[in-house]
Amino acid sequence: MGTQETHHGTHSTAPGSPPAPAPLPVPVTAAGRAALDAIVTRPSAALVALDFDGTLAPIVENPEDARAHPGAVPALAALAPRVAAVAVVTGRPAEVAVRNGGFAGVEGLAHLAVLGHYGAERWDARTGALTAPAPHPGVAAVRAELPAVLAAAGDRPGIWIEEKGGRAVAVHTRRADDPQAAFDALRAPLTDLAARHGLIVEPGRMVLELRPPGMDKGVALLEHVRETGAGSVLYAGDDLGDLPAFAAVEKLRSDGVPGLLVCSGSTEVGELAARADLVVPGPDGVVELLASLAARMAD
Ligand SMILES: O=P(O)(O)OC[C@H]1O[C@H](O[C@H]2O[C@H](CO)[C@@H](O)[C@H](O)[C@H]2O)[C@H](O)[C@@H](O)[C@@H]1O
Repeated sequence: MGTQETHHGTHSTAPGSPPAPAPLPVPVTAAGRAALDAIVTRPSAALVALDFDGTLAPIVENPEDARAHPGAVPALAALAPRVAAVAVVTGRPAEVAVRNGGFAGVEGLAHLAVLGHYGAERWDARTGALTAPAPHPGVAAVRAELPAVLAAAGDRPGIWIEEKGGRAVAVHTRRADDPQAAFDALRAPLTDLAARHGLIVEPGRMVLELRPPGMDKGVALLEHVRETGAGSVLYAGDDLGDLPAFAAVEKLRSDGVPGLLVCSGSTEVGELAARADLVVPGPDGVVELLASLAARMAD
């Protein structure tokens, strides 16, 4: 295949000209190398699907401050017209990802789909329409009981509750004195609270989200592959919530559909890196990969 090993970073050209895109990296697995080859040789069949936080947007202390990497939208807009479909698959409400990502009204992204709340919601760039299920009644019940449960668990300073449009609620520990200890202490009581109201706990990077069952990023990705008729897939993620999407790509591969698993490298989620074909250095590396793909497809 025509890919080249690369060291991520600046790629010099003649003085005054824009930096050349980095050469494509080489996946560490044979399945990954075959998938990358399929994607670059037949881009019109490829679905490129990416997680938002930690993949397209750098991790920050306050989730409300998370924004797409400055190179993410330009790279996606360069890539999208060359492939079958581009999707953002996120635990965020779709409209939050669209706003914080700056995905609306972008030339080149007319066919972007944002699959929010782990695929329960969907926003289409072409129409601007948002589809969402009715809120699960357990979310309001959990929200009402949450202060008492947090108090019983010790009310640690720095714990922050993210309201997710009435469709889920997330308890963040990143700003606690000891984020991992706070996460560990809250996991059992929040799992119990969720279960009493028909919800599940979705653990993530210093966050425990209480949300309705029945949907995950793997189900969402497989539905999108079916809908778009994609013949190859690239999926990039950084967190535990991306594991079902990784499993979906592995399933597609066993059915003969080439799939490339990309981990937006983090020290917090080693399991994802261990299962990936390619680990890139966070959103910087994801953006570099997207830009390199777009450049290669333009050749
Ligand atoms: O599926 P994703 O797009 O990756 O969303 C997963 C969760 O991401 C957000 O939390 C994470 O990012 C925050 C901002 O960088 C960070 O402060 C937090 O520690 C991370 O867990 C978001 O706040 C959650 O609602 C998403 O479910």
